[in-house]
Amino acid sequence: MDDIGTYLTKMRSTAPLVQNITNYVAMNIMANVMLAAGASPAMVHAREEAGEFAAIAQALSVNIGTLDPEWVSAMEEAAGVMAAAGKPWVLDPVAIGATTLRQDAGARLLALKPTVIRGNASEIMALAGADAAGRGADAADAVSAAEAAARDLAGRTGGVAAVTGPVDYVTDGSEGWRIANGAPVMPQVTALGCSLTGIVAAFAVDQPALAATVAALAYYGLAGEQAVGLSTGPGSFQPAFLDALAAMTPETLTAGARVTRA
Ligand SMILES: Nc1ncnc2c1ncn2[C@@H]1O[C@H](COP(=O)(O)OP(=O)(O)O)[C@@H](O)[C@H]1O
Ligand SMILES: Cc1ncsc1CCOP(=O)(O)O
Ligand SMILES: [Mg+2]
Repeated sequence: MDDIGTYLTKMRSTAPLVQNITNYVAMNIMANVMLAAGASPAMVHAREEAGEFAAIAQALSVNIGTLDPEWVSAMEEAAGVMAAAGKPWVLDPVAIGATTLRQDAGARLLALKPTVIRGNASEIMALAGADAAGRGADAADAVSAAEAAARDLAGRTGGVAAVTGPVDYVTDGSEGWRIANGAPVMPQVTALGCSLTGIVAAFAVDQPALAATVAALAYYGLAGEQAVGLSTGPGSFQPAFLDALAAMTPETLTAGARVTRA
């Protein structure tokens, strides 16, 4: 992977307008994370306007965390607009193994071929149709157990699949990368995975999806590591993490990224 910091520079110089059809839990922290990073988030999910907004957005994230059948139509319409315009969109299959509504929505969205799919190990396995231990929003499977599912999903969509956890795994179906940045406290703060999905969407604007995803994950994980040193637990971690995302320089990211070929 070439100079990781350049992907952060490019994202900030673009300050991309990213539409997020996300869950109620994530909306506030996700917008703050994206603003701290240098992107321009907008949470727009009504069926009457989701497609219209997608026409002006530079990227889209779709998250099934607090799903409603009306929202699924909005998601499909917005994703269709992005795909037709050649703009990136990222799917976050929150708790997809839990219910039929989520599984059906996931299958419909998968058919629209997301540019990137980002989920934890249990979610990536369930979306691919593999038997996952975890059914809620938290992972109960190891990243290594989800690598084959990630390659399968990337192969089916022609896009990128990212499995996050202690060491993240990113693949386009043939090439694979591991990102060892991150902090164990991160899954103890709700919606940090959802927020990361928005960051991936922002990085994917005008940048190759595989490298942009790897860079976004390294950036996020490294900011998490830095925030640990400035906090004493999940509560104080959250504001320290926003500060670290904003303060990160491309040079620090390049030096601190722990990215290896899988
Ligand atoms: N045990 C861990 N150690 C270090 N980083 C982690 C750990 N678990 C998750 N992360 C990081 O937390 C972020 C959110 O990922 P994750 O918790 O897998 O998503 P989700 O919240 O969707 O389950 C990612 O940057 C990931 O690398
Ligand atoms: C707890 C919860 N319930 C429905 S959506 C959601 C947030 C999940 O966020 P993340 O996957 O980023 O931990
Ligand atoms: Mg999640």
